[in-house]
Amino acid sequence: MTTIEVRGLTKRYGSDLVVDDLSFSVEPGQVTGFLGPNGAGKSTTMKMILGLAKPTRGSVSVGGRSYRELPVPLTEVGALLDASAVHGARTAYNHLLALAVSNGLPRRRVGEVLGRTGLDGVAGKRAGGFSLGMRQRLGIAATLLGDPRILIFDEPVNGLDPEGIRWIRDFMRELAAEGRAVLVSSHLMSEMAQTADHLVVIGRGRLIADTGIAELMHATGNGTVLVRTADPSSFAYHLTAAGGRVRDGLQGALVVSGLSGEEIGKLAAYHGVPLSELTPQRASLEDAFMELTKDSVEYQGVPA
Ligand SMILES: Nc1ncnc2c1ncn2[C@@H]1O[C@H](COP(=O)(O)OP(=O)(O)OP(=O)(O)O)[C@@H](O)[C@H]1O
Repeated sequence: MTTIEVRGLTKRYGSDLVVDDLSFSVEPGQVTGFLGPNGAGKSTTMKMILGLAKPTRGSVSVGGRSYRELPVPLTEVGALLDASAVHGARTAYNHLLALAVSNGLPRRRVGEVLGRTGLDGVAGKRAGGFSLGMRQRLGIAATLLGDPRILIFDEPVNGLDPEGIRWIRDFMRELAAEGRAVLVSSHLMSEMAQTADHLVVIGRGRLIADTGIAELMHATGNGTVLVRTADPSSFAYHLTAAGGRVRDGLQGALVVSGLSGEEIGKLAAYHGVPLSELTPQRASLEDAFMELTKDSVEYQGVPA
């Protein structure tokens, strides 16, 4: 099934190249995390997918066509870019009803999406008085009005409390489990690690990685081994002689790369060195993300 196809997408604002020859696809039945540091070009890419910004070059198709060619876009793709964009004076019900009617969608969908997002109890309340979490739910309810196969959310958990974050995370997973394609942006790898199946990582408008979460862990996770012993400096000598690279860790630990835990254990036994700890480290996804994007963050801290 065709979902979102981004091909050679490029956007310039004046002399700024904001999106640079970006290509990726979003598959059905999974959550695709669209990840990059602030200013990487995520929102601009999403706007181009939705026909809200014109590409300088390249193309995007949604459900096999460009967004502007979709007869009833809301039935193909639902998008939440900015949850504050609700008419505060309207009730939640009337906000959704206005959207449904203006898009030619049946009125019954309003009750259905209110139920789905747990807003039935506040349907008659003015959206202006809603908390951020409820506004997000209302925004998500609106994306579901046309029962679309494709959903796009721009930083949906920004500013939410842990319960709100949890609800959105579970909801995205549910939508994907129903076979929908879910594209969700974030600048937080830790968030994506718990939500996404697949990651598209960009930095300075360019594609840095297009990978499954599991593959990314595998590619970047098997790095170092943490070793503790009573006499670290002499064991460091043996480790280096055996081809390992050693750096000092916290509290006298050695951080070893280039040798497996098993090799280090054998080396310790051979030299009669008692070890109090031997722990293979898995780099966290956050580390992997920092590593991937370190050349592309806009403002880097300068070491003192
Ligand atoms: N309409 C515009 N005119 C000029 N520059 C723009 C415009 N929209 C975005 N930009 C610039 O494009 C770059 C990418 O912005 P964009 O909002 O797409 O990034 P982002 O990855 O979504 O970041 P954030 O997480 O901070 O929203 C930024 O440097 C931004 O200032």
